[in-house]
Amino acid sequence: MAVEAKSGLDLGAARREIDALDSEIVRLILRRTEVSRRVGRARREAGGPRVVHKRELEIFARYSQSLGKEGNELADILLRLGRGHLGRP
Ligand SMILES: C=C(O[C@@H]1C=C(C(=O)O)C=C[C@H]1O)C(=O)O
Repeated sequence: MAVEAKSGLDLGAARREIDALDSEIVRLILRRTEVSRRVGRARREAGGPRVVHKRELEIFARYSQSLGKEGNELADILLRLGRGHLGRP
């Protein structure tokens, strides 16, 4: 309450906004994972490779340009989700 009173921050409203954003982020991650797996499956069935390194480097660059080191880590997690069980060693 002290922080809210001093700063004028509506903590409840801010947390509701964060919760809504998290839901949206998770929804988008699930959607990305589904599309990534679809592409990977189609490529494997056509006899192609499971992973395309050049394309993955572009993804790493995109996330790290916006988010720095953590962006790189986030890109790594997204790419691993897209690989599914095939991404595990
Ligand atoms: C989805 C693809 O397949 C794989 C998954 C990628 C991704 O999740 O962004 C990127 C490159 C590939 O290793 C693709 O080639 O675009």
